Amino acid sequence: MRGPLLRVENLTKHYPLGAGLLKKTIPVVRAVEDVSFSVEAGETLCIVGESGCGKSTVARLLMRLVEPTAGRVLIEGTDIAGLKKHALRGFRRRMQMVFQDPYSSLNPRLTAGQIITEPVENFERLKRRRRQALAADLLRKVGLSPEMMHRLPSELSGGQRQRLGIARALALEPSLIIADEAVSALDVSVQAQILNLLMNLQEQMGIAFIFISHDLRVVEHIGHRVAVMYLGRIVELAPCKTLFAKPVHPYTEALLAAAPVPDPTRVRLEAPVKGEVPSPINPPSGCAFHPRCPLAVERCRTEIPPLVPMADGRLVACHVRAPAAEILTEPAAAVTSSVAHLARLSDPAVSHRTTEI
Ligand SMILES: Nc1ncnc2c1ncn2[C@@H]1O[C@H](COP(=O)(O)OP(=O)(O)OP(=O)(O)O)[C@@H](O)[C@H]1O
Repeated sequence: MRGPLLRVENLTKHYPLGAGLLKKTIPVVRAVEDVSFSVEAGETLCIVGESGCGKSTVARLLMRLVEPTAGRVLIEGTDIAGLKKHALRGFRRRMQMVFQDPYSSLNPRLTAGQIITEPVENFERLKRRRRQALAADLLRKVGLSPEMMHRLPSELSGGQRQRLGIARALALEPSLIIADEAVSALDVSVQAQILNLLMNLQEQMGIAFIFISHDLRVVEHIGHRVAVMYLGRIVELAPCKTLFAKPVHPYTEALLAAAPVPDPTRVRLEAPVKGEVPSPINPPSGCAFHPRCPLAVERCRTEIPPLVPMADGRLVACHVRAPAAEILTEPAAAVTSSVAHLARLSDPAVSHRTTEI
């Protein structure tokens, strides 16, 4: 049997921060640390976490826009690091990317038709008639009129530009699309249209998505599974339904508690995890979340918790919660205490640290 479409093993990226001549050790930004996951054909894996937790770096590593410090990326079992230029091009066309800002990621001097057929023309020269037929077909697929092929990006709305970005990503018939904050810049109603478009395309074409977002409402709507990142590491990875029904990692709890919800009666925190993330240049020892975690025990300060499977199939990296299956059945007290603790941290009167690079 064939393995997963994509397998990521122990992926790590440290960005060196330059070096003075006399310095022996170069400080590094630990953007991504020991990240492993897989994506099956036709599924949507969402990656969530606060700004700076390493989501986009994971995307860039998958696309080989940056080289990993360590770890492997395997597509259908083949390690892309070992591929020569020609073979790599072939594998690359199977993974395409849709970016957050559809304006700056589209060449403003090219027409919509040229923009979406360009990826194919990087591989083969198209005759005019074929190019136009391809452009018309791709525009229809994303719900735009074929007449739009003659327009410039500046003549399109934000939502239309994002559809164009998706059409461009579809041109090479990829098996996987990485969407990095692909709807964040759009109005809520347009967001819903684009999300529905992606889900329809997935159903029709069997495309897998890695959907990167900080917006949990969007993730709940579109995802099959979700990986929660904190300071470069995955702290919880679970089917969406399981995670949203009952988060296990204290950080996931805090994220969910902070997310805006349509139900005004649900108690929620203002922004319990905002502005508090430690620096990835000098992250805390042990579990990086321990300085903010109400459940932290001595072991959390010294030992990095591995991602371990729980009884319900999710993976959690937490010394306190992950090994103790029985806690899963009675989480209420711990949930309340961690939420209350994070609420205190988010109070500006209490909060005393905002670390940025
Ligand atoms: N080229 C670079 N050189 C040095 N540090 C970098 C570089 N690119 C990213 N970083 C740092 O790596 C960490 C992870 O950044 P990344 O962009 O992957 O996070 P993110 O979760 O996608 O954030 P956002 O949601 O704001 O895009 C951050 O601390 C960031 O400042």
